[in-house]
Amino acid sequence: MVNDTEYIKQAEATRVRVLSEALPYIQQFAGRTVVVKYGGAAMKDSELKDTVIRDIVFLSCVGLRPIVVHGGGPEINSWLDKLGIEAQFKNGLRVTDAPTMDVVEMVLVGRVNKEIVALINQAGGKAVGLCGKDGNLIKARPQGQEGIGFVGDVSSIDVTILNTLVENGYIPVVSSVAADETGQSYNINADTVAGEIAAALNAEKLILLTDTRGILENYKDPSTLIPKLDIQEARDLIGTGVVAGGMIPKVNCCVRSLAQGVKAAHILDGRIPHSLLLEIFTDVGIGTMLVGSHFTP
Ligand SMILES: Nc1ncnc2c1ncn2[C@@H]1O[C@H](COP(=O)(O)OP(=O)(O)O)[C@@H](O)[C@H]1O
Ligand SMILES: CC(=O)N[C@@H](CCC(=O)OP(=O)(O)O)C(=O)O
Repeated sequence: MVNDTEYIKQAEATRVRVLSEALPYIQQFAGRTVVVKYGGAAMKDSELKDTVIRDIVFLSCVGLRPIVVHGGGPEINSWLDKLGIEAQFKNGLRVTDAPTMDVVEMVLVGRVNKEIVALINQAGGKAVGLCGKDGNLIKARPQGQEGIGFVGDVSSIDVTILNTLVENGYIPVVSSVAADETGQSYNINADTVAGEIAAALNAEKLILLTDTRGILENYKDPSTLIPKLDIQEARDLIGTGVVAGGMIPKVNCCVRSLAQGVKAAHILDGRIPHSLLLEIFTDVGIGTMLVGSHFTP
């Protein structure tokens, strides 16, 4: 049986250890940009949503510069369903005809974006919602697959509006809709947008929150998490088929951003409460970290 003094000592030791462990990371990352892609399962559960939002506000409060890029695939599906429009996908991308494009834009830019903005503001942050059209942030071009409609790729990025906001203490929240030169709207995969923004800002980190632990040797077995790998190892995992399905575009987008100078890309389980803080501010980490060959620990 532990006496009271011992108990208090132990409890303090644990709390202080966690805080104290965070200090070198806070110092290392102060002033640095972290692009967080938020979507999928972590967005469906409202309690989890609150912890993700609090973590983002935490990052901002301790001096990092978070930029949020959000998805919302499941919410688009549910509105398409209500409107009697069938959701269709080709190689993981939503087939986007004109009526679907309208719904994607209304749901992502109107509903999901503003909800995240409001939640961040309620949690004490200062968020501003944008899509690719605002401040000419993203110019889109057709992705080019036959029969996929208004699915876009990032043609160019102008980060002026993001820098203006971040320098004034705002947290930009970006939805993945952008226009081409003619003003035509395009639906871009949110992971792709996050990767391109991270690269354009030369970010410290690109963090993709998803619904799996990270990259797994065997995707059915969570105990096979690969904690760290470099660009070549990541490419090999795609080549050998270990990385498959929806994980392929995620890994490709991490690899592309690393090749363009982002220091580290992380694939994390958004279902684990506070996975963002655990990955950034503790020695152990919690998901998969991908690094470029230039990385020195
Ligand atoms: N090696 C792997 N490690 C982890 N997940 C993998 C792997 N290979 C394929 N996957 C699949 O990729 C999925 C994640 O992609 P996706 O469902 O598109 O995520 P999101 O909806 O968050 O964008 C996982 O749920 C898993 O089924
Ligand atoms: C072209 C394309 O597929 N766009 C995605 C954009 C949203 C997204 O990426 O949402 P998640 O991250 O939640 O999947 C879509 O329409 O679903």
